[in-house]
Amino acid sequence: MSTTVLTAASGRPLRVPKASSGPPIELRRVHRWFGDTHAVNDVSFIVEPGEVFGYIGPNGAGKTTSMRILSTLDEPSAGDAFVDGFSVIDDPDRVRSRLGFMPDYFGTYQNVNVWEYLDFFARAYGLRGDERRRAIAETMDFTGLDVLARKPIDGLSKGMKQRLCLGRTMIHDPSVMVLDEPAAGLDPRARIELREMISRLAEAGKAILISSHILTELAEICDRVAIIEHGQLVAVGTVDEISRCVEEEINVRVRVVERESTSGQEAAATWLAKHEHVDRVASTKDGVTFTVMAEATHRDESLARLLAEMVGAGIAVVEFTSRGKSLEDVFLHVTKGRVQ
Ligand SMILES: Nc1ncnc2c1ncn2[C@@H]1O[C@H](COP(=O)(O)OP(=O)(O)OP(=O)(O)O)[C@@H](O)[C@H]1O
Repeated sequence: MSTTVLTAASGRPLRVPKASSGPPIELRRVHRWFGDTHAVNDVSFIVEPGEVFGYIGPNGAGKTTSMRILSTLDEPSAGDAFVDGFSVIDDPDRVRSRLGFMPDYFGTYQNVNVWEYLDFFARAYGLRGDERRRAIAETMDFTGLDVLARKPIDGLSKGMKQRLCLGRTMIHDPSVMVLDEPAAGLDPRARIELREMISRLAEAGKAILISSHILTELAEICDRVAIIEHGQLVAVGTVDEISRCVEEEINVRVRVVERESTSGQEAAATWLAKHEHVDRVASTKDGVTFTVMAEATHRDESLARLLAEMVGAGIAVVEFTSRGKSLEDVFLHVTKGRVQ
């Protein structure tokens, strides 16, 4: 367990996560059936302390169901999940005290302000007296909500509501945080701020499981990702490791200097058509277009080598543009876009 001290936006130290007796998060061969729907099919993974673990999948893949099981809101049909070594089936109370769950929907209450909302959840988690007041103050400080303490939550912006929801999730200082689509609907600035808060929580040693459709956002904050489809994990690893398994087809367009005597473009197209790694060469009014096959993680090196070869062959390249795979493309490639 990390002993890093969680610091608030103001730099003030927050409380240190409690000692654990097992990995913060473990799903062990979890299954969940809803009638004929096998919503979660034999899912296993471990998240270490201080790790941000991204959970990626198309709609209906089984993300929320597995997160709900881990958070003791649902039970597995088979298998088990553990928080700090405690089983969600045998020890749900211990799991709840160690885990914060941020649902994808933020329910609002009328006539409740920020402070009262956090106070309510602090009481629900059994925090009393000074401990409760300190937890609320630290949470408001961490999320930057201290200036809005008396504001009714109905009047908060979407970004501020997400901060409040994150605050409620961390109010009891859990060692595990499960965040279901926390970045959904946020503007770019609010997303960056959320990302920074998640990074700080991970630096403090919390294990964070986070689902999202905003894959590029996850790529930047996640240490590892799991891709789930049709209830089954189809890939687990760092974004780089997953991308490496995917050979990508890069679309390239080049423009060359037209010479008086001969068409530079035609010469380039002829040269490219003979290249072993190049396919689908076409001469268009905007230049020569073609595709190159390359390992997703070595795309830049492959393109640079091809460009150097072209120049070396006497082709006067003035423009070389490419479009390769983003994390979204890798995701679509791995999942093939199937849903259930
Ligand atoms: N209570 C339920 N009763 C019946 N079917 C359910 C129930 N909850 C989930 N399902 C089904 O289980 C499958 C997985 O749903 P789940 O909500 O876990 O997917 P998800 O990956 O979180 O999707 P999304 O990104 O759309 O939230 C879907 O086919 C869904 O319809």
